[in-house]
Amino acid sequence: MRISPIIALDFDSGQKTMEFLRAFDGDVNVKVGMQLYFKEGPTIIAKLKELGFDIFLDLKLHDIPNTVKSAMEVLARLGVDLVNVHAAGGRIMMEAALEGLDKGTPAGMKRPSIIGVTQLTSTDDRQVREEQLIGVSLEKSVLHYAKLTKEAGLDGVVCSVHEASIIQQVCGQSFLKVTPGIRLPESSTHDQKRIATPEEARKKGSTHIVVGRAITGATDPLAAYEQINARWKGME
Ligand SMILES: O=C(O)c1cc(=O)[nH]c(=O)n1[C@@H]1O[C@H](COP(=O)(O)O)[C@@H](O)[C@H]1O
Repeated sequence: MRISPIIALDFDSGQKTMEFLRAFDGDVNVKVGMQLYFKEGPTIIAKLKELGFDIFLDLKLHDIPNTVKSAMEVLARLGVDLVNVHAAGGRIMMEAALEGLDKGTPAGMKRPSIIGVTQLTSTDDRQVREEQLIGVSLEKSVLHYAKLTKEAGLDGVVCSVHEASIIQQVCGQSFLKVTPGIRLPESSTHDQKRIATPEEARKKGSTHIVVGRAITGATDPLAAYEQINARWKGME
């Protein structure tokens, strides 16, 4: 995937998505999540591919190993660039996901990269402690899932910017650190808990940033994208 920000296309229809993307050329990364994929299915992926976008298909699979393996085999045929699973599904599930992707990738095509979601960026310390009954800090839990994801052979993780540098130290520079929860200082946090600016993401070792509402909700989405891209790449 290009290193440019990944725009989260959290829209309720293909039509709205295409209208939004009219201002952008195919030289950007996009993320298709549950809402858009459940509405439009593989058709939306085919359209975005035709327009030249790099695609992160974010369905966050989490099920028994055999089910995840079979689902990944199907997703691999869509020709997307990046997919994900919940690391909480465990090492065997993640290995099965990788196996499914390898099996489903058409001959001569590149296997999609695959990353494990550690702790969602909408999760905070209290939730880890009181709802998940995890007896270590959120940061330790994220790092543990990152190591498990690496041991399972995956290409990286989804984490917040705040854990990116420790994951880089432990799992290496080339291990993907895809970080949502990106906000400009003046923007609303919405439902996110572990937020950070694009500059912090660059300094702390994120390899990719995912940005939704700060771009899709802006009055001028292209200008918002360009500003975030410049801050992320240190080009201001
Ligand atoms: O896997 C993801 O993309 C993801 C993981 C995570 O921990 N937090 C998170 O926000 N996301 C996704 O990243 C996007 C963030 O959107 P905004 O909060 O609008 O920037 C949404 O599409 C989320 O589904």
